[in-house]
Amino acid sequence: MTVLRLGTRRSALATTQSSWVADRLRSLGHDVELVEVSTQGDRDTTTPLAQLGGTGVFVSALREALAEGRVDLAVHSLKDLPTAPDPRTTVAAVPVREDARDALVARDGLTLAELPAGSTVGTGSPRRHAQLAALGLGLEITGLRGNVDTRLAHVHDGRLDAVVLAAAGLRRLGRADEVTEWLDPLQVLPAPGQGALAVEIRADDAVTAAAVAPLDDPDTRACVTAERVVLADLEAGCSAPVGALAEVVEGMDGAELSLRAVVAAPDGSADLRRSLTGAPEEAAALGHRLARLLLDDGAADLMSTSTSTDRSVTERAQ
Ligand SMILES: NCc1[nH]cc(CCC(=O)O)c1CC(=O)O
Repeated sequence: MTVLRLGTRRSALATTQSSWVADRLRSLGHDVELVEVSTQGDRDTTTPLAQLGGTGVFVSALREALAEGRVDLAVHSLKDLPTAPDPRTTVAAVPVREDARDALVARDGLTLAELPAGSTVGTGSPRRHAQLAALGLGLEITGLRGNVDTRLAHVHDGRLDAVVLAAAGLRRLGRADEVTEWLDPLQVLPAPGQGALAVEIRADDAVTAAAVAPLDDPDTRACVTAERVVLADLEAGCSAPVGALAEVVEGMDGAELSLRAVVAAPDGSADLRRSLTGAPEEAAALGHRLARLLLDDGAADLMSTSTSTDRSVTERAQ
């Protein structure tokens, strides 16, 4: 029997996600071998991600390995996949989604509302930064990079009062017990695709396509399709202050797709939230309509508002 070579990054989260997919393929009767692929985003953990070219840096090395035939499949956090398709590859399966929300890990079991004004909250994500600032709680939001372990350590050793991370990553790594608040999407909307995985293969590889097809979850695929269309239409990358979440809900005439999105000024001084409901089969059309609504109401101007950090960098440079 042929062995499916699954390319994975070395981080704890990447290997956990890859092993989860490998185990599901094995339970379907396939032989799977994990092949480690190193990416620039893993080697350089100090440069801000935006400067490295966004979370796409995690993806490109895996795509090269696929295109060159060194591996047959790669498992990505879907939210890290650039919205522009790569003609050499295809997303052959989107498995059932983990918790899509963001989560707060704060000192002393505190929630957002309980953190005193001036508390330091670490996040490297402009989307989280903008939405946390927009809550108006007087939190001091500071940049932070590194793997999940490194980020949690900042709270446990007292360098920060709190950090915000993806609930999915914490659950997958068995660290959900450290969460002090699951952030309600009414307050903080997750990144488009957050909590979902993408199983990517070579576009012309029918054998691997057939092997991974049973892993696809149509509801999750509809949700992430709608969310990513919003992101793409706003011409925003993974580092933009854009959140989106779609959910399949039971409506009066069967399943409905409920989609909401937020666009925020990078400093959180203003934000714009809109939502729509439609048919799951028309996920992409729903995403286009919601993006149109946001753009008509000024989304492009909001996103390009300069931030206080931008200003302080310029001042220092002068
Ligand atoms: N940006 C890095 C990244 N990419 C995927 C996840 C978590 C898993 C997921 O969102 O599916 C994380 C960590 C985080 O945002 O806390």
